[in-house]
Amino acid sequence: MAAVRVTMEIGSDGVAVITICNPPVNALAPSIIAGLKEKYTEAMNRSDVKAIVLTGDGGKFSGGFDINVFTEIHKTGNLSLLPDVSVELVVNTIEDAPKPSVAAIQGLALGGGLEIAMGCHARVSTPEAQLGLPELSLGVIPGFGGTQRLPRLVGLPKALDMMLQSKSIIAKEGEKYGLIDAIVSPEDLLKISRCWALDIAERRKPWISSLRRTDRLGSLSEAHEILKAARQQVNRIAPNMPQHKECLDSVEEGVNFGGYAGVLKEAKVFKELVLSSTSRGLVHVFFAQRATSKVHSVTDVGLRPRKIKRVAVIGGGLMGSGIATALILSNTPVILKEIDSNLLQKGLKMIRANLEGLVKKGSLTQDKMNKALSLLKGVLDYSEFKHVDMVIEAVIEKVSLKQSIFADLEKACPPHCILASNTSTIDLNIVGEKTRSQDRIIGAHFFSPAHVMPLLEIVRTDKTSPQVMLDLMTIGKAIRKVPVVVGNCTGFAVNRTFFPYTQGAQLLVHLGVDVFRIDRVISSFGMPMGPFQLQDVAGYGVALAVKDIYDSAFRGRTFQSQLVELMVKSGRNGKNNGKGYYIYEKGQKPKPDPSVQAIIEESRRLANVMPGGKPITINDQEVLEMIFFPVVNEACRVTDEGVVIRASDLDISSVLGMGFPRYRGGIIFWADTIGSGYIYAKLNKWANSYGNFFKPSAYLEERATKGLPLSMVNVSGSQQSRSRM
Ligand SMILES: C[C@H](O)CC(=O)SCCNC(=O)CCNC(=O)[C@H](O)C(C)(C)COP(=O)(O)OP(=O)(O)OC[C@H]1O[C@@H](n2cnc3c(N)ncnc32)[C@H](O)[C@@H]1OP(=O)(O)O
Repeated sequence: MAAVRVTMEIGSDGVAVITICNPPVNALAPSIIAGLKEKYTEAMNRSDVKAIVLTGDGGKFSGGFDINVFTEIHKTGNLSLLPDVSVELVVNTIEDAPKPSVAAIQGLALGGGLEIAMGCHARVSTPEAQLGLPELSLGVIPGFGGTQRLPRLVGLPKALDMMLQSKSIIAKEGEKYGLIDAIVSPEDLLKISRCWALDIAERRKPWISSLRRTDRLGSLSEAHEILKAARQQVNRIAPNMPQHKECLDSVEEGVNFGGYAGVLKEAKVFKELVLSSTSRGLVHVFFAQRATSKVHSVTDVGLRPRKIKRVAVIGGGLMGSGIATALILSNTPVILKEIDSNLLQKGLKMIRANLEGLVKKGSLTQDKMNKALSLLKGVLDYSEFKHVDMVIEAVIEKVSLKQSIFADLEKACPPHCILASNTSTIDLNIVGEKTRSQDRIIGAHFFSPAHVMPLLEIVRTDKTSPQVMLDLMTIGKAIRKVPVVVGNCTGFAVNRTFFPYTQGAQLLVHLGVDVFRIDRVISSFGMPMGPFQLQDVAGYGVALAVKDIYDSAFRGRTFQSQLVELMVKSGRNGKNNGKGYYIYEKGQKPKPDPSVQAIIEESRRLANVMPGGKPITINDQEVLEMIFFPVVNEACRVTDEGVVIRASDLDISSVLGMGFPRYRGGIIFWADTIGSGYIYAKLNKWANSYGNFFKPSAYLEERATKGLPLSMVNVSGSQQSRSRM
């Protein structure tokens, strides 16, 4: 592995090429920043150096400041770990130096990487390089001058769009907006950058300091108008996060008082935000997502993923068509099998509609849609299954049907073919019971809509082979999902952890709390919608289908009521027929339906769980806790039983599968910010008043008694010995 270092080579042309080397993404670790300062000082002192080219090793400029430093600060609170880069390195050492610098960009220049490049006097790039300031997605703002230089190079509207949405652009677009001065081939990158640097030094090209530019900012009143509109957008898209507003404040400081004043404000705010709870949560999620790629005995035993050239999807319903859409969108040929031509046509139509939806939204071109559709073929029998490398079964949740399909698949597919099921509830050992192919049977649990939702739960049984797991993880990544490997149990990791979410909300209603108040509290916590609206959107069929399954799997800790049955009986089917807890009318926001109250009263009467027959009185904080602490409790069981490899897998799964607010770091991370002792005490109290639904798990009790965080799984080795991973 290449050493972490900054190198400098001085050519006979008088150009010093300074190269950042810190694989895999040339992150700006403190030692790299020190190295840059050292090499720059040397270059300035040497009389044989006229100009500098700054570049990155291994085909990448830089992925930005080293995010591990944020984690270290989150652990220690020690802000002195942040080196002074903004003024000392970018302004004083690079931008205001007596010799000019050109950034030679390849691969990517993100965050601090792009900020250093913007401090150079010109930027030459290869065509596909990715450029962006994604700092807000880590809970901070750009801290090396990005809030000042980007607007001065690309104009305020484009800069705000890139920063507020953490959106990167490719170099070609960067050139159009003025961020990149020239696009060249990778072979010519250094040669042309060297000439450019000399041209600046010898005044054949302009010597531009981006921080001093004002020509792209427009008039003061125009800038204020743009910022005002951006503030309104921020209130909508990020009401619970501070960094978006702070980013605008720093930009505004520079607009009002000049780039240097903006840089000073930015550096101050950046430091404050590094310590915010939002940054702690978002940085945790960043690493949690990357940790899912590491599965002991699968990704560390020298296996290589096999090529999956063709996939068969069985079932063209909502899930099957979504899965097929995701596959063809990522250039994997698919055969879609249905039982008759009517259903097949429906499935194919749904896939086309999925793609058309993306074209309409502007996220897919018509050409790419046509290309994707050319990779799709509908079939009615298994004759072509001898040429597939993987099958994903996505039929209704009926054990006997799945068993017979898997028995057929064993005969129809080649022996290496992966046999995956998209079941969300059925034990995979039972699905494969009638085959002798248990080593290649695996769960591929997608979330609806499958071509949009980013999570893929990969469910392994005791017999699934590591090769099959690795192959599914690889194809999962290829179709732009985050694959999380989990163990086999009812509901797997995500649905199991979150079954008390819906049931807790229902229990609260039956204890006398208002449905719409619950939804309001949960949405303002940051969930995309409340549990009752979610039920409306998902349709009541799902709730009815899983009711008994959960009741028997989680005996003694479920809450059952007649509410959904009564809703259906009254002609409601949620968003599907426009009538649920809310009224759904085309083009309008869902409106709470007051007439649902009579149904709720009837269900309350039947359940009869209010203590003394009277509604309980609780504040909003308690509403939130009574819904989420039972979820945390189940997350503890899931962790303890080894259904997930590490607690952070539940964090990323809760964020990507359930819409748990990313900036709260995921379900276990959030629980640890509250403390196991507090959660345990609350659940215990409610268990005494309202029954076993709230009873704390042994894992939670142990952590609370020992005063330990829930994320620390193998305190006594218990996790490892029980783990099926
Ligand atoms: C002051 C400044 O303004 C503050 C900043 O610069 S904050 C940092 C801003 N930069 C970013 O947010 C970029 C974050 N990184 C990414 O988005 C992606 O990693 C990427 C697009 C660079 C590469 O993606 P991809 O090729 O899929 O590889 P990915 O698996 O994500 O990363 C490879 C490894 O690099 C690490 N890495 C990526 N960016 C890193 C960074 N900025 N710091 C430290 N490590 C980083 C990842 O953790 C991962 O490590 P692992 O192999 O041990 O798990």
